[in-house]
Amino acid sequence: MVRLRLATWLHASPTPTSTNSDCRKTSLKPTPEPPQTTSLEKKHYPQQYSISEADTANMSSFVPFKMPAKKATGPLQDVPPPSKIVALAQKISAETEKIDVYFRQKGLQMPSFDEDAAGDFPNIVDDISTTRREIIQATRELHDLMVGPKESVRWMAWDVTNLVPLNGTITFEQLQAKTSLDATNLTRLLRHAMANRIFQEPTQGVIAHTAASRLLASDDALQAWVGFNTEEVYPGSAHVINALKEHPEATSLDHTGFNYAFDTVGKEPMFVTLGKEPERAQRMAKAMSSLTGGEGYELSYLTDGCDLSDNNLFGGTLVDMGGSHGFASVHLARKYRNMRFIVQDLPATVASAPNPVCEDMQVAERITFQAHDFFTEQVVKDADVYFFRWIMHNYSRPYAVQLLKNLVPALKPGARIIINDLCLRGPGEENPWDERLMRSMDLVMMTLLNAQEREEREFVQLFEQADAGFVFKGVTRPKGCRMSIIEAVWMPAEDEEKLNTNLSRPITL
Ligand SMILES: C[S@@+](CC[C@H](N)C(=O)[O-])C[C@H]1O[C@@H](n2cnc3c(N)ncnc32)[C@H](O)[C@@H]1O
Repeated sequence: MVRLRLATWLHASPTPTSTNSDCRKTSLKPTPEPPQTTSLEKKHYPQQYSISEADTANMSSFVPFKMPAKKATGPLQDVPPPSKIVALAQKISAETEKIDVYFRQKGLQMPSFDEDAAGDFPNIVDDISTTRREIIQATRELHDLMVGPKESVRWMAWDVTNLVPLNGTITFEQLQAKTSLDATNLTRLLRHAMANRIFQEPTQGVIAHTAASRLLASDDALQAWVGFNTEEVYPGSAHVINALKEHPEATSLDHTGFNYAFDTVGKEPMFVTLGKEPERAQRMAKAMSSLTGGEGYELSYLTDGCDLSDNNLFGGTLVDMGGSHGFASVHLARKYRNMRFIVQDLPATVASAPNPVCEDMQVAERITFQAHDFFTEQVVKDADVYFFRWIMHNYSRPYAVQLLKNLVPALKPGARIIINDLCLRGPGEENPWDERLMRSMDLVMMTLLNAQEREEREFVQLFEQADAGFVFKGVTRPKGCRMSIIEAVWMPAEDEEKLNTNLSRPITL
């Protein structure tokens, strides 16, 4: 059994408690439905919400949305027109009201996500149907503007971008001459891309970049991300069902959708396949750097959220397992300037690490690289921190437990094990956009490696199954970050008893 408490003297800072469920739930309360009418037509009223006094007390800065006043004459005539986003919001609001009125008048069931909601949008008359399309378009446009070009593209995917000049335009015919596609199919592909704001057609037959297509043409890491997803992940996804039918336990590294797609079932895990082809391996590494540089994954969250000040005080050592080219260690070493860092990875990765690892020599001198396979016993004994970032989610439970077991012979009492990964919250507890991305990541891990993202209780189980000497400390999640910091400490019962006895013994001078 993993123990959940630890002698408080181990850390001067307060014991972190789980903050993984810190998402603020709205305190809007449903009001009762209005009385049913006696009409035979079923009336459906949308659920309405009232705000309690306590809520309003916390909303002193809440400014209700107001339509900007009509253009004034006189001294106010210079008031600028509403921005695009406000104009879109106004349009959404006005058009949605029309739909609402129409639904009420016709006694139609309001659109909802509930189990008993109508399976289809009702057949509606032409002008209301136009209203509906306007809303779909405007909400999509506002959504895309809020997400921004880079994040939109990251979660989509594409390729003809380099052939369109960055500054200027190209005709369909000119572009066709540069590709092997025929004119009709090229046009079909491009116009579909345009529907996703990738390229635009300022005049018919002429193609120009949009912000998103320009990024795809110029951002190397984003290109790698798109290439990795379209050429490695998507073929794997198409074979996940085969893999699950034949291996429903879904734990093996070489019986995944990826293995079925690339004919490596029972032969080798994805990392080995990619490792044999430097271009594919490099593309994956770049794709990962694009993801980890993306919104909600920035390393600054790690440095702000992972408190190593006690270890820094005594010049402690951190072992960055599967640390790649040491990006995380560099960030931590910039903040904790007395600590030493050992970045372990497979020999080929260590051999290609930059030397020096960064320009700041005070930082670079404290970071060393070491080839080490984390499926063998840990060779760095008595370090203060053993750190896994983006590692545990690459493995199903049997492998992840083994990674922790391999640490045990090296651990000294009080050694910290810090995992930096996603930590899933319960369904609906996450912001919906984040939840969709996190759960997609979970399935990508299944596709490629039969691996998974985990909830807090699943991390607890990993430590529990690895060794009773691990004491689970909790999960913290920096605000705005999608990743969490999951921590346990090595403190076998006999060591804890010894320490407690020593502490209670009177000091003799
Ligand atoms: C998803 S990357 C994470 C990299 C880094 N920790 C980060 O935060 O960006 C996984 C890393 O694990 C390394 N790796 C895979 N198998 C390994 C093994 N058996 N022993 C050590 N490292 C391994 C890979 O080379 C890769 O650098």
